[in-house]
Amino acid sequence: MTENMIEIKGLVKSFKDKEVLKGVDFEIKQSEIFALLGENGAGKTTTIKILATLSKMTAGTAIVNGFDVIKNPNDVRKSISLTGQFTAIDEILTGRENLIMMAKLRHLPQPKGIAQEMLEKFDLTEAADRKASTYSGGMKRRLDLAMSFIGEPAVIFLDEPSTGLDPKVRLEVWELVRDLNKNGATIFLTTQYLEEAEALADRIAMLHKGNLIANAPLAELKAMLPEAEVEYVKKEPTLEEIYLHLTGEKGETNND
Ligand SMILES: Nc1ncnc2c1ncn2[C@@H]1O[C@H](COP(=O)(O)OP(=O)(O)OP(=O)(O)O)[C@@H](O)[C@H]1O
Repeated sequence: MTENMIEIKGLVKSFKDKEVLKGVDFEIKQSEIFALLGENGAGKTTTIKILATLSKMTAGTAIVNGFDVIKNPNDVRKSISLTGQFTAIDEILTGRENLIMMAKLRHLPQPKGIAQEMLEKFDLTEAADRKASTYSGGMKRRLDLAMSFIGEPAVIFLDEPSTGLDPKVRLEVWELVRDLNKNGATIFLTTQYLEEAEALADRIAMLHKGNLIANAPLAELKAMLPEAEVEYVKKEPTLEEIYLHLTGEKGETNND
């Protein structure tokens, strides 16, 4: 039996007379990677904000880790971390200091030891004692993910985790997300990159004009469309494959 880590029922959110979410229902099981897709302005961030207790719904209910987001917001906050569009990094502090600060905020013993462990795990030891303002976009994202992982929250919200990253760093971020999930975290991901959802998610939902128009594993979504007729066309490499080939980085594609 798998327990639901997130349950949303009849979720409505309006900003004045604009109804952004029109009665959304879904459940996410423990240790699942769930991807919410939707065009710009579809309401993905709004959904995450409600689940993370940063915004109140107009109607409906939302339960995270068994806690109601309205009735038990503190318990919800202790169960989650949030990264992506809302980066938690303090740019004036070094990477190490950011990690120590997060461990202290989560009231963990030995924050310095935890910071060192995270710096190693997320490949940030060389830059550990430099201000985060000097980090590249990829390093900031790695630091942000490292901060999410501190205290091993039950649910990790990743709002567009690889937007603006180059293909190599995107693949690194995917590996780190898989690692977080292997450690038992339930992952709620929003993305505009369909291949990101395909690469990571156990279940994919699509938000369109305020309603969920799909919610299923990738294989079931693919089965919704008739199989394409076979066409004999040369498969051209994607730009991502060319980039990875030229930079000597190994990608997802297998040329064996
Ligand atoms: N505080 C607010 N006041 C008024 N309207 C808002 C507010 N926050 C969000 N909206 C509107 O709600 C809609 C959904 O926004 P949201 O940020 O959830 O979209 P999104 O799916 O995350 O899009 P994106 O991919 O662009 O981040 C948008 O039309 C946005 O303008």
